[in-house]
Amino acid sequence: MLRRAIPRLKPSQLKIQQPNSSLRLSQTMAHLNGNVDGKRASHTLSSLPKSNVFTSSLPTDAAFPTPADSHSAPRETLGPRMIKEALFTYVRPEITHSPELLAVSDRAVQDLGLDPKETETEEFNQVFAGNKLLTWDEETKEGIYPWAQCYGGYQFGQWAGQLGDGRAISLFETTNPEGVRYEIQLKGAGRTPYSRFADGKAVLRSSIREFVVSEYLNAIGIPTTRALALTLARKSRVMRERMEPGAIVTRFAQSWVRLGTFDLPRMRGDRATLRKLADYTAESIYGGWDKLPSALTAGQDPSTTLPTSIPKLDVQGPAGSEENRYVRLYRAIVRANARTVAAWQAYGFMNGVLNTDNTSILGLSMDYGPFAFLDTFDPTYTPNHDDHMLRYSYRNQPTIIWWNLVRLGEALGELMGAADFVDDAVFVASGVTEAQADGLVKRAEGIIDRAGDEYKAVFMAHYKSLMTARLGLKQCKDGDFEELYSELLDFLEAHELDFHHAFRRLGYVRLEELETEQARRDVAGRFFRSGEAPRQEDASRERIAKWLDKWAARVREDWGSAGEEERMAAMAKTNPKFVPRSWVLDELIDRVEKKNERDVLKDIMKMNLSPFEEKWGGNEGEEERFCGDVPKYKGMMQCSCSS
Ligand SMILES: Nc1ncnc2c1ncn2[C@@H]1O[C@H](COP(=O)(O)OP(=O)(O)OP(=O)(O)O)[C@@H](O)[C@H]1O
Repeated sequence: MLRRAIPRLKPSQLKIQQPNSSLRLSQTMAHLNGNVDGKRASHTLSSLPKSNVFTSSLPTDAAFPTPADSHSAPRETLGPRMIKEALFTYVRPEITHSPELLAVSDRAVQDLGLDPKETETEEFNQVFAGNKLLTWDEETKEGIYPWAQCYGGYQFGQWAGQLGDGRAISLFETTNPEGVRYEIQLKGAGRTPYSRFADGKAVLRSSIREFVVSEYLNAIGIPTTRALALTLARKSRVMRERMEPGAIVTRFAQSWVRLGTFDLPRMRGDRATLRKLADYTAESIYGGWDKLPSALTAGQDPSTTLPTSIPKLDVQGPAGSEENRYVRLYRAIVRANARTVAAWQAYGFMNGVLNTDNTSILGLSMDYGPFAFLDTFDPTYTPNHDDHMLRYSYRNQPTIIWWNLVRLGEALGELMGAADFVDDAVFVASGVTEAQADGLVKRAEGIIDRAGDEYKAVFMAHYKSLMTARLGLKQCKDGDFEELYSELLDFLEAHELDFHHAFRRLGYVRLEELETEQARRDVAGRFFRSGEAPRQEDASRERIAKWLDKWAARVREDWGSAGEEERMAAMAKTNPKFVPRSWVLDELIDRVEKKNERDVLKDIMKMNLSPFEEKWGGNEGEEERFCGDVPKYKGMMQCSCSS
């Protein structure tokens, strides 16, 4: 196995700077609000299509080779141990007494193709509390049995060994009317063989946070794992820093495979499983080898959309840097992650624990622990209370995701470096020979190097296109990046201004309001907290007024004088009014957990699923408060990892 042969790129070699190049706006945000029109198949729980492609494609835990073995095994024998050559174990959720369905995401119901009436049934409550298996016949011991995935991971830069779903159990996969297959799982439904010495539970506090943010990121167009339902385990008290109520989140994703899933067979030296996993990822997650992006041609801009439909066995590129299908798979994963991290940066989102076990093979945002949105713009901010080195700070996210992707490059290095002998019988059976080793390593190093350039280019292109849209421009011209984008962030930072309000409020500004210096200084006052705008002669107002002047000139260039309404409408659809900030989530948690309120969850979910709206038809005062200034001393809070 190629373990030590490929040197690691230093994250410092990849600091994402803000370069000068200009890029045309090629994409606008694909907002998902209300994009599902009328005629959709609407399934009951039992008519929902169900499958188990994951478990039928990948090696299972040898101790429980079939679902029936696991079903009849005493629970203790399933529990924590090191597993060899397996990527999952069959295990069912524990029984949850008196579950209370607290909330359902209407958007998720729609996206799964489920009839909304189903969510009102007791069956829905029981299935997503883990009490009833829809797909398993208890008598014949046949059907789809739930499973927990096994993966490993680098945590805080160190190899952490075998991890796995310690508190997540997948129930089944379902394919929606658009043909998208999702793996549905419960988080917090009890122990699995991967729980190690923990309890398999999740507390209400962290479950509310995950439920809300998954659906929010999806609503603003950022790839993410999703959440269908939030269930309170009324009888369960879970010990963290204190005793807390337990809960279950029903979540779903096109795949739960993480970069850490690849780390594990690599570290075990298990070549066969690694290859199976790569094949599964290409064929079943990415939809087939022919869906993967081709090799870059010499001089091609790596950020452009690359052709696909390359036949599986084709090896592309010049001698010495040949690219086989595993390189195309790596490229797809690298590009997907570059786009997602660009979106995080553009929208001020931080995951807080970007370990390889929390980095998705599909570039989905995932694992919502100590995440947060920026309140004010401070690039050194980390939402993770335990992250003393600022490893997972806002400004470090692009670098850390690349660091994680280099680990994936090392895991795939042997398959990628094998170029056209990747399918030779000897190589498949026993790996690289002495004679092949040098060439293979050199090729793999080159591939990872070039992937790094591609990562940077895709990241920058997507980041710029999102920022261009957020500023209400149609394209990013020479000089815009420094004079508009960077200068905006600089003054937001210097004056501790609200990151999200800045974009939303800019969208309300009419160009006719910016015609004189005096008028621009007036408008500059809107960027400050209410009642805290500095005096007219203050230098901070002058700086913002200057920026507004430049911005107005660029808007006129892009839209002409007649495009004002259109530009404002576009900005309102790009810059959310509602953001589930830490203080909002804290208040929500407090009211649900301590004050037993329920409607507040529904009210916030309305805002959460349609965050670009102006009003949501609830209590207007409360809606405005949740979208307004961060209360004093509640900004830029940090969270611990305990969940
Ligand atoms: N209470 C718990 N019981 C069992 N295992 C746990 C518990 N908390 C965390 N783990 C396991 O520890 C590892 C790291 O935890 P982390 O908080 O990153 O993940 P998670 O939030 O549990 O899971 P996911 O990434 O699926 O959202 C994971 O393997 C996770 O399953």
